[in-house]
Amino acid sequence: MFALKNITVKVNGRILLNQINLTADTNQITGLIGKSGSGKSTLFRLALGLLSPTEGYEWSGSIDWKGTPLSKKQNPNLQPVFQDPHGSFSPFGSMKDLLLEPIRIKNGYFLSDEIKKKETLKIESFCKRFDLGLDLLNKTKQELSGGQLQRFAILRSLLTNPEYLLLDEPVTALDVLVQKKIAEELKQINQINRLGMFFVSHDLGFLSFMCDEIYVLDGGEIVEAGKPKEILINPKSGLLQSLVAARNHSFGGVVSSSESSN
Ligand SMILES: Nc1ncnc2c1ncn2[C@@H]1O[C@H](COP(=O)(O)OP(=O)(O)OP(=O)(O)O)[C@@H](O)[C@H]1O
Repeated sequence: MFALKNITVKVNGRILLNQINLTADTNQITGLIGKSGSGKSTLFRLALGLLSPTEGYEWSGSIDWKGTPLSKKQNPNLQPVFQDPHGSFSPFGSMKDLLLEPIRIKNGYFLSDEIKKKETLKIESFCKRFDLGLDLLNKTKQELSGGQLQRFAILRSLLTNPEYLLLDEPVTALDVLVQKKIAEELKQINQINRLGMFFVSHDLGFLSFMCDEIYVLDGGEIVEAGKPKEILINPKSGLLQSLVAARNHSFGGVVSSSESSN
C-alpha cells in the first residue's frame, strides 16, 4: 500500500491540506480529483518529498510505502511525471540523450554498447506505443511541442523500471486523440506489468476512465472516495455532484473498463 496518514500541510500558518487520509493499492490506479487551488499539486509534491521547510511549508502525518514510513526528503520508489513538460527536460542534447541520461546515471555514467542498444530498442518501442515518430529522438526539446514533450516525460518515467508512478495532470497538454491513446497505453502497462499509478487531475472523465479508485479533494480536504462507477452514479459531495453534472471531457460516452468492471 501507498498510504498518506493524517497529513496536514501549512504554509506560513495557512492550512493547505487538512487531515488527509488516503490509501492506494501499489498495483492499481488511484486518482485524486479537485478543482484548481484545492491542493492537488501540494499533495503531489508532498508525496515526493518536495515541500521544503525553507519555502515556509510545515507538515505533519506520515507517508507509508508498503508498510514502511518514507523519508520526508526523498522517496526513490516513486517516479514522478510533472505537469510542466518543458521544465522536465534540459535544453541541451537530443531527446535520445536526455532519455538515456537516467540510465547513464544508474550505471555510474557509463553505458556499454550492449546496454545502449537494449535501452534504445526499449525507447523506440515506447515511441511507437505513444505515437512519437523516431525522428523526434534526434531533436532538442526546443524543437518539440508541449504534447510531444509530455509524452517523452511519461516515456522517460517508464524507462527506469519504476515501482510506482505519480503523475500530475499528465494528459492535459495532449490533444483528445493522443490523450485517449496514452490513457489506453498506460492502462495496459498497469494491467500487464502491475505497475501502480497515482494520477492527480481535474479531469473527471480521464480519471474515471483510468482509475480503480478516486479520491475527491475540496478545499484541502478529502470529501469523498470510492470506485468510479459507484461514486459517479451516486456522488455525495457537492463538488463531485457539480463535476458529474458538468461532465464534459474527451472520454464522454466511453465506458471505461474500470467503470464497467468495478
Ligand atoms: N508557497 C505557498 N504560499 C502560499 N500559498 C500557497 C503556496 N503553495 C500553495 N499555496 C496555495 O495552496 C492552494 C493549493 O495549491 P495547489 O497548487 O496545490 O492547488 P491545485 O489543486 O494543484 O491547483 P491547480 O489545479 O490550479 O494546479 C492554493 O490556494 C495556493 O495558492
